[in-house]
Amino acid sequence: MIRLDAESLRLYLVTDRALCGERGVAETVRPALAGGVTIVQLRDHEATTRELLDIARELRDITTAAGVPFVVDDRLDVALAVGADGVHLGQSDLHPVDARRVAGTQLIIGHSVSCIDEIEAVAEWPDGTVDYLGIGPVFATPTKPKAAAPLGIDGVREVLDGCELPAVAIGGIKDIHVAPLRAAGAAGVAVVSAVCAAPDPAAAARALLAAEEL
Ligand SMILES: Cc1ncc(COP(=O)(O)OP(=O)(O)O)c(N)n1
Ligand SMILES: Cc1ncsc1CCOP(=O)(O)O
Ligand SMILES: [Mg+2]
Repeated sequence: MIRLDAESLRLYLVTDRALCGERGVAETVRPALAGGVTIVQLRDHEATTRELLDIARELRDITTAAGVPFVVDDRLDVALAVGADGVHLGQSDLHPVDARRVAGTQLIIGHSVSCIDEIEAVAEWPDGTVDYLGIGPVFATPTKPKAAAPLGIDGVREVLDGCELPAVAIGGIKDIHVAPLRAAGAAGVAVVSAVCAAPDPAAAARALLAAEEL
């Protein structure tokens, strides 16, 4: 099982089967990893559980070969079944405290926050419940139309002020947002369409990493 380290959150790829198109999820993730993606999440709200297990096993093998952590969105059962490195849990998913109880200390647990109240709640939980935060949406995005109100970059700075957990910013993120978001306190950025819908996922990943320096 791969643990999270300081570099793992720099460029977080969240998959979307529809946006990957005919290329497919695995053949999007493979070049994205070659381009420098540092962590991969399988997110598919349309798949049946059996379909999810199949693609999760494929991505687990691809990410293990690349030496980067593999996380499953929402589904602790699927994450444990396939030997994923982590699970990402939102505000209406299995509670992270319960997930930690079931999963033990080794599994990476990520949690979504979109406001100060939600980040303050995390601080009340036992130490080690959550390994990282996903903060957003930064901008409104068609990839998740029913998301909370967009924070903007200033909102990300305010919510992360004083937060000791590493956080990735998510929602409508393009190259030009990477450096300002890191300056606002994010350890990295999480993207769906910027890589999944790109004609060349490797080039898209390289451009997002290069944008850290802009
Ligand atoms: C890295 C990361 N951050 C936030 C989310 C959003 O999770 P959630 O709030 O559970 O919403 P869904 O993705 O399930 O629609 C995420 N998946 N990854
Ligand atoms: C899963 C998720 N959570 C908040 S916004 C979002 C979708 C981000 O997608 P994109 O990078 O295409 O805007
Ligand atoms: Mg969720």
